[in-house]
Amino acid sequence: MTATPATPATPAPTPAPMLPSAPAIPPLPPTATRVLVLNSGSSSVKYQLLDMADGERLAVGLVERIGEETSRLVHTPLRPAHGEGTGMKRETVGPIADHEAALKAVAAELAADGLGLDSPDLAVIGHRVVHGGLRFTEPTVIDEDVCAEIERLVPVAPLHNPANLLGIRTTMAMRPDLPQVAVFDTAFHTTMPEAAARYAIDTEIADAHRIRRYGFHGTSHAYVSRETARLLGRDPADVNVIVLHLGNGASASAVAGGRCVDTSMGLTPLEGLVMGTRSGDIDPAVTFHLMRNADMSAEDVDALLNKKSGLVGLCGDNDMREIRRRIDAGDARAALAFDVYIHRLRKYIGAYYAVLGRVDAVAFTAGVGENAAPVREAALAGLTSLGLAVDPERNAQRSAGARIVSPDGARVAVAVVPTDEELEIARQSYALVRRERVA
Ligand SMILES: Nc1ncnc2c1ncn2[C@@H]1O[C@H](COP(=O)(O)OP(=O)(O)O)[C@@H](O)[C@H]1O
Ligand SMILES: CC(=O)OP(=O)(O)O
Ligand SMILES: [Mg+2]
Repeated sequence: MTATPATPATPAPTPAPMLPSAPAIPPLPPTATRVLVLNSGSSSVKYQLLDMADGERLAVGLVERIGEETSRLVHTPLRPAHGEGTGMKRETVGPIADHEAALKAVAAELAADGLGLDSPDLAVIGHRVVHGGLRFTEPTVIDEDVCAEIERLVPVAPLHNPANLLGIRTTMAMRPDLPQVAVFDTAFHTTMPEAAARYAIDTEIADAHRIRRYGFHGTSHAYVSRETARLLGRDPADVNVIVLHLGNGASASAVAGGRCVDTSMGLTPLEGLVMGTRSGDIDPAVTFHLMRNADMSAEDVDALLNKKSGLVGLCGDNDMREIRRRIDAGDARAALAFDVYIHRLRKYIGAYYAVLGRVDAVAFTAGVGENAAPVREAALAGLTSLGLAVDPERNAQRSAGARIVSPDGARVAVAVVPTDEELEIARQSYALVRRERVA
């Protein structure tokens, strides 16, 4: 499989010089205004097809449980070419072996709506890539060299980069002529000061192995911090925000005037908060202890900390809805898992309060942050001396869209701000191929 377009029948006069990581972007017809965004996770793909001429979504969907017998594809056309089935969810359950099969199934759903990948209206495919290391600090047009670097970073994002790469290779094979752009989770965090990014280990070893704190979920932290400022009616450059991205993976960030100054994930997406299946912060000596005393290999401990820890390790469930249901039924293990999760979250809120000095808003986002009122309430309970509180009624309301849940007149606004990594990736990818800057 190759990333370069097929050789034209008549050779072009003199090819423009190309940098390895910045291949020439072919001119786009003005009618090509659509962007397909793929957010490939370890066992899922979220996708959106958007028209950047009006910012509208044409179709959205999700493939989950990839690799299992009960994979599920849910596809919703919002503006199909033939006007049939608008807003009607289509659900298919059955085995989807890997990300290649998943993307082929997605392409077939889009084609059924007259929105196929062969459309000349498609300007670019934008991919979420979790780890970009030190090299990728901006959205980047993908070529073989970029793919090789994403592959090189697999050991530091083992759950994510392989899936991202398979997604990229699959759509490149489908549309080798179309620019494909990678938008990196790590990019927003490259503004972190050295004091926050450095681990306190031997500098030569750290530098030789590029060991430092990179941070992840950056597209979400960037989008949510900006949307929070907008919700407050203020310029992002004047606002300090603590963003709590609480999904299956979870991370906190301290954003000062639109720039990230600290974040909870590190070299890999394992550090920081308690997550669905990941431990977050842990004494590194736990690793050696298990290797020396519990007959576990490095791979065993890696799998333990990434896949069998966090909420699932503590109580057997990683879905916050199920944990709340069990707590309501009097389950002590679920209650302890919730308490450990909240305790860690509160520590980070306190830490980032100190890092920022002045906090204008705390923003909750992603699946848990947007939906779990008890998590927001418990995370901020008893912090009125810091100007932090939730209004119980506002917090309990279930409504879509960004909203304030703190009481009127609170010193620090507490906000629920739905993240939209796909929209942000679409904007950045489209801006790159149109050679515009994101507004
Ligand atoms: N109504 C809800 N109440 C509590 N938790 C929820 C609710 N809806 C979703 N979640 C949580 O959100 C998580 C998924 O969040 P999401 O941001 O989609 O994660 P990811 O992108 O990492 O897959 C689920 O594991 C579940 O715990
Ligand atoms: C980086 C990361 O943890 O991503 P996700 O939450 O999608 O697993
Ligand atoms: Mg996510």
